[in-house]
Amino acid sequence: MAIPQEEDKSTEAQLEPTVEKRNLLTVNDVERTFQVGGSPLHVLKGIRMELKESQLIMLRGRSGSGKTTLLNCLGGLDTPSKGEILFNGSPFHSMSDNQRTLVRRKHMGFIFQAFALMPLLSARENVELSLRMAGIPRAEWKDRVVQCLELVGLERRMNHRPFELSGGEQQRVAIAKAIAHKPMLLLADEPTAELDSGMSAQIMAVFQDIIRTEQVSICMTTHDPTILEVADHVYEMVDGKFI
Ligand SMILES: Nc1ncnc2c1ncn2[C@@H]1O[C@H](COP(=O)(O)OP(=O)(O)OP(=O)(O)O)[C@@H](O)[C@H]1O
Repeated sequence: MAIPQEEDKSTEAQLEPTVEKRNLLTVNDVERTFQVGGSPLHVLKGIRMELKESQLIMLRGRSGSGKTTLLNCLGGLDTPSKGEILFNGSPFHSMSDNQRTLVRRKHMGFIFQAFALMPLLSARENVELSLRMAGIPRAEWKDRVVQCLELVGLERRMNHRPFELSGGEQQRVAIAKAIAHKPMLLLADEPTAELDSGMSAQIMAVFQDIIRTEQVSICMTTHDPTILEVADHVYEMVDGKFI
């Protein structure tokens, strides 16, 4: 008679397929210095970080610590004074402005104040605009707009303009707009600022959902300690450095 064996958990774990995730962003020793009134202001002081596919990372730090400056460099809206940023394996930091703009339009999505919703356009038209900007053929717009607004739970608000939506709903339209062209990377500057804790939780749930369904990676800044637990990694920033 066979003697019952205790289940070998270690062997079972070894059989689980471990798929190594690729680095989407690699940041090496990035510095950013501004000239202010003739003297240098060192805002980023040697940043090293990485973001893998389908990961959510957060940059947390006090006001003025350099979070937005770093996010601007990651999105190619600004360039580092020193160091390198590799995006999808290519040297993003040394590309020409035109090359960077092309990469940004095709592969990145932004939830920044400066890329906010157009006030006179409906939710549907706002999302359509980003497909137009990314050069997606018009024939594909309708389905993709519906799909993105469904993803953020706003299919019943498609024809509302921003002022006819709540703050949380507007932020969800901004997410739909930012992911419409299927970017690899979504950069979000304080996406839950101005929202109450319930709405912030909803936005984070949408982020987790799109990471799963759209295979996007997200890097966001936050001041909010209540949402940190959903991050794969939190980088704490103090005075231009990670601690
Ligand atoms: N273009 C610029 N020229 C000069 N100084 C700048 C420039 N951009 C940012 N700074 C300075 O860099 C520092 C960091 O600013 P940054 O906006 O990155 O901080 P932050 O951590 O995002 O702050 P907040 O949480 O308030 O948005 C600030 O002292 C700011 O004044």
